Amino acid sequence: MDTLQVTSHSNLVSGNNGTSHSNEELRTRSVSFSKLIARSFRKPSGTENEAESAAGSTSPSLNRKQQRHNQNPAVFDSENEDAGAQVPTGTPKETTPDSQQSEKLSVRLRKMFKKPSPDVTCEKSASPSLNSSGAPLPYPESPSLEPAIFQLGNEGTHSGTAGSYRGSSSLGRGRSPSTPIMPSHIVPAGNGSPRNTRSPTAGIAGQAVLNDRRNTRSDTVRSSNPYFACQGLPPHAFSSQEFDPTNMSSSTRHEDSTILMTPPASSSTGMTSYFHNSYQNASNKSLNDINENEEVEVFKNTDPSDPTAGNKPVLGKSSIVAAPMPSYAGSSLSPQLFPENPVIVVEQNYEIKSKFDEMSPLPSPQMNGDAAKPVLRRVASEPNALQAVKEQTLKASHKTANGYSSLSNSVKTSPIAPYAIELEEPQRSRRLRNKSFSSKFKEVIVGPTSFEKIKLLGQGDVGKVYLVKERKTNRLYALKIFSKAEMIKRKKIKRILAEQEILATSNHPFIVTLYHSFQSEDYLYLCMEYCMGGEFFRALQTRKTKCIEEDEARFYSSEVTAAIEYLHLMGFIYRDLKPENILLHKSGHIMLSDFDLSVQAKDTKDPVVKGSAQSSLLDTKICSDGFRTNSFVGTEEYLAPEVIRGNGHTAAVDWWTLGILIYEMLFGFTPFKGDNTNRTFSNVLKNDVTFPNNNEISRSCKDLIRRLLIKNESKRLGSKFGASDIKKHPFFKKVQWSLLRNQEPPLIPALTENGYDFTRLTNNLKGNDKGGANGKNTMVDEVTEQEKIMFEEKVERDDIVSDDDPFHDFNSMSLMKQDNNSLIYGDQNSYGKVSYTPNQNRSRSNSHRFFKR
Ligand SMILES: Nc1ncnc2c1ncn2[C@@H]1O[C@H](COP(=O)(O)OP(=O)(O)OP(=O)(O)O)[C@@H](O)[C@H]1O
Repeated sequence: MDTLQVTSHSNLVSGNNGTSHSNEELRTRSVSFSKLIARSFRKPSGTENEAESAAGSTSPSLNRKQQRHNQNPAVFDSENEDAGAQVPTGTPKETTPDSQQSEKLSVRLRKMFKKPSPDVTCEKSASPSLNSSGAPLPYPESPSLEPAIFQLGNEGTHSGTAGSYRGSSSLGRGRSPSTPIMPSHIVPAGNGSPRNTRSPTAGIAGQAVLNDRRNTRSDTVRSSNPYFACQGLPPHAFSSQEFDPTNMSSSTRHEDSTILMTPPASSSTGMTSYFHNSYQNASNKSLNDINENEEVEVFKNTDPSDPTAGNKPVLGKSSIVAAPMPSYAGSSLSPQLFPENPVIVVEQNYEIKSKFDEMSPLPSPQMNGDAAKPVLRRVASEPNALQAVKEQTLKASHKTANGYSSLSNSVKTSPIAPYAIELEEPQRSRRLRNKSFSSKFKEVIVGPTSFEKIKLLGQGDVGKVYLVKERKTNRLYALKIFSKAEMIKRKKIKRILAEQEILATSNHPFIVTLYHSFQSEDYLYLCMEYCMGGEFFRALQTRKTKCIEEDEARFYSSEVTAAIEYLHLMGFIYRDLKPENILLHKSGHIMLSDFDLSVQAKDTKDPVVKGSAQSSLLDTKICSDGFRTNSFVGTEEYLAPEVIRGNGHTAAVDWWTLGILIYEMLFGFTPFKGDNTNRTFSNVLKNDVTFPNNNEISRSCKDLIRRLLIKNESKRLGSKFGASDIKKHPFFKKVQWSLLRNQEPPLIPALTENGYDFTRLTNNLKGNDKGGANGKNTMVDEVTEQEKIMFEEKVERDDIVSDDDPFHDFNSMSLMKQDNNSLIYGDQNSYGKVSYTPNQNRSRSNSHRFFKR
């Protein structure tokens, strides 16, 4: 996620939530990469070679690069072309990957209901890592950990270039090396989508305007890194134990790291200069034209001890619905969220219990051999109980027809809470009905004109996010708008579909809620909960030291862990954890956002509860077991070694990034930051994490960081059971995972100063203030035509969008249950700067006290 550098346009928009720190502090920021790592850097394999030949090129990375830089706007096909180049021969080519993915998901979900139960030992609740008394499980020492991680004393030296951070004037950011440069693919209007025939300011041209604005600030981009495409890593970068340099192709093996500055001889002059220039800006958006198709390998689970391998007997005959996140219990979550929530169903020989019983402890299963072992599984949305009620309701209405009883009576006497009942089937398009999240959403009830722009909150790689108010309700939302032409041009269609899928599927207190999504002729819209506190990164920056105390870091990292656990449970790998992508809710709790780099594991498995009734834990690692993907995605300083190596990565990357995040929260900089991208990657691969000695960080905290930053992903904390491994680490000993939402957040965001409020501005102008004091007229002039179009176009419903439209899989839909938790626009409110006040209810001594709501 980006920070918005306040530029010459700052008179038009305030910064990202307008935090009160200096702009200079924010100048350099991180970059997310997303690319297929150059094949030449992967260990050669049969499939890869095949893929290369499928690409019809002896120098596939260069050709792909050329393709990417080819300004050919014949965009609809190019994405599939690329897919063809990447999918190894023998692997079924994905002709409609997005629909296929959602179809797969629904197939998976359908399967889950029928699926035989895995071999699980069961406890009485789905609570993952708490023992029966609610206390965390003891933390087992792993004998397989690298010896280095136990060397707690070696903290005086801060190796590599990281030391320069301590010496520098600020401990603050230095993530992106330089001012980003314009993506080379921005082309004049009219070259984009064939649909984009209207205003020249819409679509690509409009985006060019956006990107111009971004020129003076650092970017979050998903980029193909030409550094990898043509050069590779220095030999010393591969000195770590897992990398075998002999497997590098000759074209990418270099004797000397200086060669890294030199593009390969095979490059054409043009490409040479391109790569060379790009190298100068290796981590910013000159690298932006990416290939969105992921190369995915699904490996057979070879672990014979894996209870989920092979066929499993069908066990329970009914289901018990349990909350996937024990943290829901007693949380401040609105009850409306629960019914829609994907739930874990414990299949066993119980009677059906409704989801409303989920707060009460589940009865102890009769442990009776295999038959007594329940299985946890995910269901998309509609709990069985709701189905049962519908049937009941239906029967009741039949009876009414025969004069036996009334519908309302049947509802009253229903054992299920009445608000769970949908008496009428909501309108849903055929496309929406096919989605896994279909029961959460209905036909869209809003459109672009339903919203009034208040201000620009920020803009990322491809999207612009506005604070808007819904005209009808005055409720505030964050409306993320993407130009279709831009998405097509830059082959981001899959990304936006993935983002919609994840947002729509998720229902978690620490993941931003999607209320509506819709499309118009030229734009795609995601209407999300407005996180008034803005980016957590901003909050960090407002601190003098740019860092927070250990206890506060524990708070944030526990919430992040819970959110990642949930994503993994759903089969998603987040892949872009960093402070910019963590937003702060008005309550001060975190909200994970920006899922366009996330990926869903293919053939995801059901989570499993392991252990005994006394010490159970939820194995979420199993959900994406065997899934590896080798896109080059993430943010430079947060990239895990396996991502840099390009040999494929798993959900373990999220635990690596958690380690970096905790480190950054505590010290104000990341542990492997180098002077340039090359050096950073080298540090990631080679260096052990070291800690500045001027910091009072506990041993358990350092131990946690070290374990999360184990370079060998199979030894990294989280590699055994996923989040449960992390949750039971001593660092989190005091955390009550089931009550996270009731913790007092360390920082409470507040809107303090006036920013630019377009609503007020427009009203003023309507009130004969056109000449406008304070240069307001100038500001209005800068409200671009593009923005007008964004808020004027008509919504295109699913059924209107033809099957061959590249966005036909993007659903126009509205959340069934609007929780009404969103802030309400108030004329007197300020929508400008945010300040973060330390929470008075929380201190070092009481930070783990919980408050009642
Ligand atoms: N729900 C929200 N509430 C408040 N602000 C938000 C919200 N969503 C996004 N923003 C702001 O908008 C900015 C851009 O959003 P986001 O990063 O999701 O866009 P993006 O195009 O996906 O960016 P990226 O390049 O990081 O992918 C964020 O930095 C954040 O400040």
